[in-house]
Amino acid sequence: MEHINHICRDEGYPIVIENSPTLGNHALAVRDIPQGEGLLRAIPYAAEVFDNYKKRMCHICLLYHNRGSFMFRCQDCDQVYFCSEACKSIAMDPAVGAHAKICRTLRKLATWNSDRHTKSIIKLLLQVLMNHWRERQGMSTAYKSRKRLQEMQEEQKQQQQEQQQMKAPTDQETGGENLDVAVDNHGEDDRVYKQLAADLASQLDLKEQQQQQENRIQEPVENDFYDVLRLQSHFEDWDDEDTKDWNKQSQTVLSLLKISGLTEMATEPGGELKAITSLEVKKLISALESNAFGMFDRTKKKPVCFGRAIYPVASFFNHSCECNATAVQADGAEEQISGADVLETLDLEENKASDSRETRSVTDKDTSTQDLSAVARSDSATASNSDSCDATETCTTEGATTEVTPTADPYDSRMGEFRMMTFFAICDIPKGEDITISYIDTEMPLHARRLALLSDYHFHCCCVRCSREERKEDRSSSSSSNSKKGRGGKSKDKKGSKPRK
Ligand SMILES: C[S@@+](CC[C@H](N)C(=O)[O-])C[C@H]1O[C@@H](n2cnc3c(N)ncnc32)[C@H](O)[C@@H]1O
Repeated sequence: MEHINHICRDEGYPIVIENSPTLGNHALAVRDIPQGEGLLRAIPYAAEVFDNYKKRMCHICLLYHNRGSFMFRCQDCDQVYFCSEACKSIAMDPAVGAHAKICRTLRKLATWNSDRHTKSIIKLLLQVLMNHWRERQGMSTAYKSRKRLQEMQEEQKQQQQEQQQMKAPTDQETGGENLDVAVDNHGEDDRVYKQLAADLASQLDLKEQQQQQENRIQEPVENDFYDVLRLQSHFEDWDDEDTKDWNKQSQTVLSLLKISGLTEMATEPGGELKAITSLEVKKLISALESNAFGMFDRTKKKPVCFGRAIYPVASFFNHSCECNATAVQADGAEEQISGADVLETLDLEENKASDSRETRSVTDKDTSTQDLSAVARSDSATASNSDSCDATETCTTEGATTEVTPTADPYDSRMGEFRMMTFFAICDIPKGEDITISYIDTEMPLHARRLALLSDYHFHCCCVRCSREERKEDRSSSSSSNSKKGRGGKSKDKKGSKPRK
């Protein structure tokens, strides 16, 4: 975790990631953190869009088009689309994006007859191994390339403005004895006034920035391939059907990787390159399956899952049913989300939840917790939203696709770029405390929560809340059995308090 913590310390994040024999990888507060403070910002290491949404997501900056399709694309494979010429140029540059390396494999995968889940996981694996290869070549990440390009464009714009200003004729050059001079003099007053106003505005800006700095989280943590290798894989927990399926697919996966020359990996930085085995393919696939987050279009009535992204650092947060943090994925709905916005949303949802608690059921989970925290793990996404979006989105929106001309900016701003995920403290967190998020709908009762965590995340939850509620259940069941005993009844088993696998 050395490099993640290095970034955390350098960027002034209030947390670090540690590894312990009991908790595995987990996030820890390095100082007292007040409620609402930003904890960490992350961007995906790899992201893949489902085939039927491929025209709507920019392959480089992950911008999603909720109204139509992007027109920039790779004409060779027709599998990757871009929001702009800039993003396309990054992907197509052999020294930067190197899309050519996976172009043929993507074309082959597109015609491969397999279910959507399998295909999207393989695409994600391909992207992960491609990024591992790029790291070994010393290539910049898509995020850094995009940022650098933006900076260069800004510099160019500034230079052009400066050149224009230098070219503009001065009063002396134009003579200065005619009417224009008077106008120019007024212009000069105007300029002084504008300069004063700009100075004042920038002073105010500075003050605002200083204020924001207290609550600021800076650049996103960028992960590397070795962080992906640290993700928990539940390969041993696969059922017979999954094992049989992936045993069959792993050879195909290896042959697809071969087309792109991505059949090698190192298990530690600077380590020796080794041929990837089919066992390693299965372990990586399982790690991607259990750790990928869904990417959602939340402009629709019911959020639509259009792909998956892997944010290793975000996957190092453990779960608690009484969590102290939450994560928000930038999806373009909000330009800038603050801790206060998150707390406000939580309050609203809490009120809504208490109004409807009586009627809430397990099946509500996709529209409650996940909407509330605006983040969803793909396990739940695959189980619900992603399947339904296949049917509804393809026939409704895909059919009515509106294309955006290459010259037009498809969005008013570049909101939602890189699907930045930001973690916020939802209560005061003392130094040294574990930082946890919730993987599930915490409105569910104890038994349902434990069942969901066991089936989707393979662990029996013993968080403070589960333990407290379990004790309460134990007390009430023992008091009811005592009273029954008193009346001559038989003692009952504590059935159902601990779900078994
Ligand atoms: C997304 S990972 C979290 C990071 C993980 N601890 C690691 O070592 O990488 C999810 C996995 O962590 C473990 N985990 C998370 N929260 C837990 C908890 N409250 N109790 C026990 N295990 C937990 C489970 O094995 C779960 O499948």
